[in-house]
Amino acid sequence: MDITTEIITIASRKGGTGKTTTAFNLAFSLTEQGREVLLVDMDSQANLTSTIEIIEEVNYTIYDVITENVAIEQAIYETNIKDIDIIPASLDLANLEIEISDLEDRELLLSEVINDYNSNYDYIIIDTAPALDLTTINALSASNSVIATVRPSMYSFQGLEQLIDLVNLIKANINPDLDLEGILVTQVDRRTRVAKEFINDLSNLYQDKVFDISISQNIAVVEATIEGIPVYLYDSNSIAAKQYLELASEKNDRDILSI
Ligand SMILES: Nc1ncnc2c1ncn2[C@@H]1O[C@H](COP(=O)(O)OP(=O)(O)OP(=O)(O)O)[C@@H](O)[C@H]1O
Repeated sequence: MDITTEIITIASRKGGTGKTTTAFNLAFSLTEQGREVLLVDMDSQANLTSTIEIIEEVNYTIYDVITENVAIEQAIYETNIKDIDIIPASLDLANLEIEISDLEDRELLLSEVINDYNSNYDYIIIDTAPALDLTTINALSASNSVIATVRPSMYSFQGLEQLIDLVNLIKANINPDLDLEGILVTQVDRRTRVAKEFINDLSNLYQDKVFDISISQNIAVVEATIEGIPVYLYDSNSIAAKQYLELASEKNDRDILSI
């Protein structure tokens, strides 16, 4: 793997926390900074795959790459968004757990493929399922960094803690390069007390791991997703469009600080 490629997994134990939305919109924001991005859909729900328009015929998915030895290059497709390519998901990913019973091979599948891949991308962003299952373990084992997404709810802390425990376990045993890059709060309704208290509590617990920027609950996101485009291309003046651009800037600032 080219060491200039950063591999980011977007993860959360809970469903509907904005993983797919963040993978897509962060990818777009990074292309706005002149970067090239490969999205990898590791979620068997395949929401990212069905949201973004793939402009070539799809013959292979990430499932074929990790289980059938299909070359990764054969599963990379251009999308209608400039400088974003994708490796699509397949519903078969849901069977991964059953099909690979050999424990020793479990975490190695995607990381082996990615390690051997001579990437020209600046970023590979992996969208994962709302579970700490084999697909997520694969993604984390192959990544440099994790962005955890959460929604403001008192039930979010437990899932976040479980994800962080898994990240630490994988860092200690499988992939020393892995770091929790940041926690991103999404779908924030700023009128509510619960949102303010949640962000406060989260910041007290995880301090600078929490991104300064959080993403507001914004109808433009929903409408953009229906159109299959990043929120910035749907409405560049929307609050979420600006916040996702800001997320990429904050990520850059953090990367510079950690060098
Ligand atoms: N900032 C936002 N404002 C309004 N709606 C949003 C926002 N972010 C995400 N959504 C909507 O919330 C729903 C869940 O978002 P998304 O699919 O990104 O979450 P997810 O974590 O990937 O879900 P899953 O856990 O099922 O994979 C989608 O309908 C999406 O359009």
